Amino acid sequence: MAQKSKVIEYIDEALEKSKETALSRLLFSYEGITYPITICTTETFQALDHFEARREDIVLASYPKCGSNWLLQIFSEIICTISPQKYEHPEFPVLECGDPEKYQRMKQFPSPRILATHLHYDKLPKSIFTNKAKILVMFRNPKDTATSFFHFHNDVPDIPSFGSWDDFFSYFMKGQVSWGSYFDYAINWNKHLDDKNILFILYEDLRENLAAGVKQMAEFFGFSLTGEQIQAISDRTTFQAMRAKSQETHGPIGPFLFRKGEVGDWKNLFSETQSQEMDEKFNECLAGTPLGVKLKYDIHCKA
Ligand SMILES: Nc1ncnc2c1ncn2[C@@H]1O[C@H](COP(=O)(O)OS(=O)(=O)O)[C@@H](OP(=O)(O)O)[C@H]1O
Repeated sequence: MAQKSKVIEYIDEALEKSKETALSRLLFSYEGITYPITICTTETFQALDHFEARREDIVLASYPKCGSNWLLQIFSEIICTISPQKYEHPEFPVLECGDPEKYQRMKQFPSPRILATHLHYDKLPKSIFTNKAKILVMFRNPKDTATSFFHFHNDVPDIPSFGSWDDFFSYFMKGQVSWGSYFDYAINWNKHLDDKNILFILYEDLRENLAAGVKQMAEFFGFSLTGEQIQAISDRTTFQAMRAKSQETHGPIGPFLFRKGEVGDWKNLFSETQSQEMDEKFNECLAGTPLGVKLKYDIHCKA
């Protein structure tokens, strides 16, 4: 094989360095996980250690791009249905984002509070477990998750880009993206699949039968809904319904956040080699585990 010239070596090195710099403008590390500098701070993480969860809290956990905003809307609708008041998120709904004083303010909020989080299992505030709050965890197949993640960084004008899809793919595989590695996240939660206070659901299942998912999730948190109510909530939380209102609910970022909502969009981005690389990583980390089986990786991810 021909040797790389010094000039090419130099350019390669410079390009690598510029990527590192771009990365350090996007992410910072806290206790071994990378987070976006735009919405997370060390001070807030430190304050989060003292957050007092309540048994009635509704904890909605998901890795980024697995449908967190979808769950938030479904639960806002559920609460509006069972109580006369409209549910407004009184703070930025992601638990670990915002200013450090938010946890003090949250003490005043009535139950049930909806807490969305992208934190890995072992980074959640301890009071969630000691006070026995219930946790819903939503997973999405990693290929569509990476695809959605890439588009978000690439398409939204004010969100910094990680570079090309190939660049993003390699950062994703190394876990150098916001909230760290998808695979570490999944391995961590996988150990708790059978915990009594945790319900696992799949984006793909919800996509297939939203009403069944709404019923299952509501029941898990102890909310009793009629068939009609379940249908009305499902109608208001389809992808089409949420995308149509996205500018109103999320401002200019809305249409990017509610982009396509499809299963299998990864096929428009992944090369065969990337697809195989992710299959290998998936097998290495999750094949044969309860979550690996549940994720239906074979059904949704093989071309
Ligand atoms: N109602 C509904 N039905 C189906 N899919 C939906 C729905 N709402 C959100 N989505 C899709 O979820 C993806 C965004 O995930 P998150 O909300 O977790 O994003 S974020 O991490 O909070 O930024 C993003 O996926 P992609 O469209 O593939 O990019 C959204 O479109």
